[in-house]
Amino acid sequence: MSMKKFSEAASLMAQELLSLAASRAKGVSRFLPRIFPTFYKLGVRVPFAKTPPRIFISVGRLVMRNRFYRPFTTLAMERHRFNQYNFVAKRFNPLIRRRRVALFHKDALDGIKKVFQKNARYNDDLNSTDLPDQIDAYEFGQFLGQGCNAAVYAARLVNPEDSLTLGPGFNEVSQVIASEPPNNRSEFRRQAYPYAVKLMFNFEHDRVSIGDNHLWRSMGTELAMYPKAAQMLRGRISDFKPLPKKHPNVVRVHTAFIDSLKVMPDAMERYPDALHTARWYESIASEPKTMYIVMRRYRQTLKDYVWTHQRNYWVGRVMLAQLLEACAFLQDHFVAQRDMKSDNILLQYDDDEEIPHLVVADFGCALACGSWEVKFEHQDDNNLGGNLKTRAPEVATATAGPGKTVNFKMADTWAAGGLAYEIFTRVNPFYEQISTVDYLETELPQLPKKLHHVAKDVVRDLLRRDPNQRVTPHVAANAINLSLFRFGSDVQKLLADCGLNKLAMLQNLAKTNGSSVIDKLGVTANRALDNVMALLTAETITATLAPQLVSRAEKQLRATFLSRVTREDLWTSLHYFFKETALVDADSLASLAPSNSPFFGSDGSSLEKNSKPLPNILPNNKYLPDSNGIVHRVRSK
Ligand SMILES: Nc1ncnc2c1ncn2[C@@H]1O[C@H](COP(=O)(O)OP(=O)(O)OP(=O)(O)O)[C@@H](O)[C@H]1O
Repeated sequence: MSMKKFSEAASLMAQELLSLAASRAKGVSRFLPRIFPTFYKLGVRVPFAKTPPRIFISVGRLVMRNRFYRPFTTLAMERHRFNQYNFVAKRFNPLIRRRRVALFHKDALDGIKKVFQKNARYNDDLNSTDLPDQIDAYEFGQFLGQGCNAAVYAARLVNPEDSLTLGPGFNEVSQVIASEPPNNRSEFRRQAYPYAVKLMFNFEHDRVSIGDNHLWRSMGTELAMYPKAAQMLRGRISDFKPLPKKHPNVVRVHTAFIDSLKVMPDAMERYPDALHTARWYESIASEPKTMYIVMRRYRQTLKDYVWTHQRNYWVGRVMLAQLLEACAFLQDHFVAQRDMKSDNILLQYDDDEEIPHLVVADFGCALACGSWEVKFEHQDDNNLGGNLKTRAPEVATATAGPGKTVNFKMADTWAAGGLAYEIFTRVNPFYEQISTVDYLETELPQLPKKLHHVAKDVVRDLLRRDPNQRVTPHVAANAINLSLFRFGSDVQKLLADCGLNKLAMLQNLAKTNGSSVIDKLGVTANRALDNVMALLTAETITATLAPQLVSRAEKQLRATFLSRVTREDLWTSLHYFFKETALVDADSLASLAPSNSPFFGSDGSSLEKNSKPLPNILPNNKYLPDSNGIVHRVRSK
């Protein structure tokens, strides 16, 4: 059966799965027998225990009468059948014929987006927790970190019943998904203090008369990532437009409030000037106050992680894609974080081998006023955001003058390029080696040879000096997400087999002439794209059945990507796979097979010898180049 037919069959099956997921029915196992043939023909073995089929069948017969177990029985028997017999292509034809009309009359991509936007199984963002707004309701644990504006402490509720969880909370979802209980002591400590409270430094304890309003005004912009801040700060800060909703890759804020200053035992030692006891005050408010932000607690910063953890290129790409998803979301809502450094990227993971869930944090320098333009009339204006070394070239080289403005639309996207270097090589070249003010694109250091070619090209395009030539975070995130597709052995070949290579190249050529081939080819072209997206969806949905193979972070990433993606951006991102010159080389394919990838240090060499490789969803496949340099999958015996 041709690849086209397979992808059509997979589309149909994905549709079945989608409608099932949408109706929140229990489990997808009933549909697995129908999706198996497609997986089988594409060479994907569903990873179940290597129990002899006869046992499966006897157990199957035994429990067949019990309706509760019926789906699992069918699953086991179907697995056996499809591994034993050769199926004829015709078997799928009636199914394809019957459903083709129905499927393609609907907008398949729209259906996919709806499922991933609305289903709590893939999106724990739909859940929220209401926490109290008084400092006395919290008990504090260890000190987590400190910057110029705040100190952050681990915290828990004095009375856990104060927390009102709406829908299944993060921890409940995590526990269902986690195959093993947390096994290290720090994890137990983290669970004991699940929140992080940011205590903002108030350096104006003598401004008695103005009251809480002054604090909200001077510290409120810290809440640019908190959707409820729009209401809290209405009438207090003009033109303040925080993010309108939560996002999995933006730090999760539970609540924020102003209350009496809590003097922590280590406060005098760590931040004496932020206390009301600082020597320069002649008079102070009778009750010194400050703002508190209660957040979900994360485990580590990206800066610490890259120096303390082994990771392979696959993990690196999943982290970069999450970062780009955050940038795309911020850009969609006119918010620029403006201080994208690795201390401000937080990671959550339960055990050391798990791929971390990544969030962008610290919105203290954020621009959130519904516009990208900032006035820059005097050189000493202090409104261009965070760290000088992580400013995009268009910001770093801006000159002040009457009526002059700086545009921040692509600033975070550029900074993500520098962070990508930190993820893949540990070193951000803009800290030491080159300057954001005058670097040449040709001076950018080489990325590791074994990194997937799409990731290399994306990072190069993120760091374009001209913001108009820079790749948008949406397209960059699409390209990395597509490169993480596990179906088949080689994603580029799969996309080509589905007919996307010629279409993508035609589209790219036509774009330079200002026309769109895709518009002309219309339904045919988009059907090919929908087929690929349906395969990706099917793979994502079935991944729920194998949580040990696809990490929580990766599953969440897929859901974020599938709920955001648009056809136009997808076509543009295919350019990374099908440039006339782009050939798949064995090195870049090596990173598709995590079990073969060495753990790498800054030079791509092995960091730790005893590190356990990531599981591969295609454990029986190897990738070997032929004499033309084209890589084929070879099934090991
Ligand atoms: N939700 C969290 N979970 C765990 N640790 C956190 C959390 N938020 C912040 N931290 C830790 O606290 C440190 C300081 O936090 P943050 O960067 O928000 O402070 P800041 O004063 O605004 O910093 P800056 O000087 O960069 O403006 C972080 O680098 C991180 O180590």
